Amino acid sequence: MAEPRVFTFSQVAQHRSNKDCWVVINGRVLDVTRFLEEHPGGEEVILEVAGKEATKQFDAIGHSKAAQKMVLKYQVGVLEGAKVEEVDMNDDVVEMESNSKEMSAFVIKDGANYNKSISFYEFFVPLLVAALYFGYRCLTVPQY
Ligand code: HEM
Repeated sequence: MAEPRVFTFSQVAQHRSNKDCWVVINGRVLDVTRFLEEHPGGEEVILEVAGKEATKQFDAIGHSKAAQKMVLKYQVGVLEGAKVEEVDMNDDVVEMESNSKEMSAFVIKDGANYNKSISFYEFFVPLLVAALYFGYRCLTVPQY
């Protein structure tokens, strides 16, 4: 396998616009220019770390495994002095597919919880209104 290209921090720092955007994640230098528009978290967050080290910010979000594998797609080289593991891209493609299934299952599950909390309120709110109304009536109806 060919040696990856090695970049210094100052070389990376020259690519920090939305027309030419590089970031460093885990020692990998990534050209994410064409990914900016597609990024589910929006382009602004990536532009804030454009031309810089972005590992901390990337990890802080708790990106999915699929997102971590996606990083490899945009790699143009490695940062000078960084230790970077070699990864087999063929494995990654398979895992990325299975992860997207995981993600859609999560969305459906989340939707079911949302519906459950809606029906909880639909049941108790009218009950509470009725109880308040009867309470009010009992207190305000004149007692003969
Ligand atoms: C090449 C680098 C990056 C890739 C491939 C990537 C990929 C993704 C993907 C696939 C998602 C959807 C959720 C998930 O699968 O985890 C996502 C969400 C997000 N990303 Fe990134 N991302 C990158 C860099 C960054 C950086 C550097 C930041 C912050 C500075 C960031 C902030 C976010 C945020 C805020 C979200 C939304 C999370 C949410 O809605 O819960 N991403 N990213």
